[in-house]
Amino acid sequence: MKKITIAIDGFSSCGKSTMAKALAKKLGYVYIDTGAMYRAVTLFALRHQLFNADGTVKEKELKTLMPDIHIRFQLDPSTGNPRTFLNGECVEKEIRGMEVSQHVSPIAAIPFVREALVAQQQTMGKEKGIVMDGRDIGTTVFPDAELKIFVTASAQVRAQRRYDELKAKGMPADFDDILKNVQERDYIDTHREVSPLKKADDAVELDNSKLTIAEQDQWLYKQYLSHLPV
Ligand SMILES: Nc1ncnc2c1ncn2[C@@H]1O[C@H](COP(=O)(O)OP(=O)(O)O)[C@@H](O)[C@H]1O
Ligand SMILES: Nc1ccn([C@@H]2O[C@H](COP(=O)(O)OP(=O)(O)O)[C@@H](O)[C@H]2O)c(=O)n1
Repeated sequence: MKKITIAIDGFSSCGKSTMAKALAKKLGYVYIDTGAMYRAVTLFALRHQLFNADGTVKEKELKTLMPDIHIRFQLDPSTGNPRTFLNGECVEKEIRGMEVSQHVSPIAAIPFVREALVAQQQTMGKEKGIVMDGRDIGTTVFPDAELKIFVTASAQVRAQRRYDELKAKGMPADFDDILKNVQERDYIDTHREVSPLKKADDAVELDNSKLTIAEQDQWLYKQYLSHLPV
């Protein structure tokens, strides 16, 4: 079967990585969570005190340190899911917490950060057989992807999903903080100058507010089958 490129974009916490991961497993494709890469750069910036008190980024310093940031993914043999490594350290848990969520969108709006990460993502996907999720995969990273999905759900539903997830992992979570963060990130992600979050003209839109995970997996698999090249 000819391998294709699958791009899954959309708003924060709507289930992109859940559906992308499941499809990649089913097809034997590589799965790449590009949000984890922006989160890893953010964790690095937090650890190196590269944020000003007003939340803006010390861009000059970050630019100098960018060559020192090495991100890779490695499969966790017990779950089969990828874990994110920053300079050799597994940071999967640290990058999912609220502190990183609250600082990631300004980092992701910086042109030189996007340039570096997009180049790495394009290299990761050059053999096809990849499912990649993020904000700009169908518009910028792989504009020629055979299948593009754009996922939406109401902010309330998304915040509830993220709240339930953090609670289940035993991590601190406050619903109102999460809702505010989801809304703030949506705003910054859709309004930034470089590669703002927007539906690619040829993407298929899915509002999964009322779908179960099993239903959305089925829907996505059908989309895959109907987008295979003849
Ligand atoms: N259709 C769904 N119904 C309920 N919960 C969902 C659904 N899809 C995903 N989730 C849950 O929502 C949370 C956020 O999903 P995730 O895939 O991490 O979103 P994203 O990658 O878009 O940020 C996860 O805990 C996931 O298990
Ligand atoms: N391709 C991407 C992926 C993420 N991002 C940024 O990284 C942040 C975190 O992405 P994520 O996918 O982990 O976010 P969640 O949807 O999991 O909350 C987003 O809010 C964006 O600011 C981006 O700009 N471009």
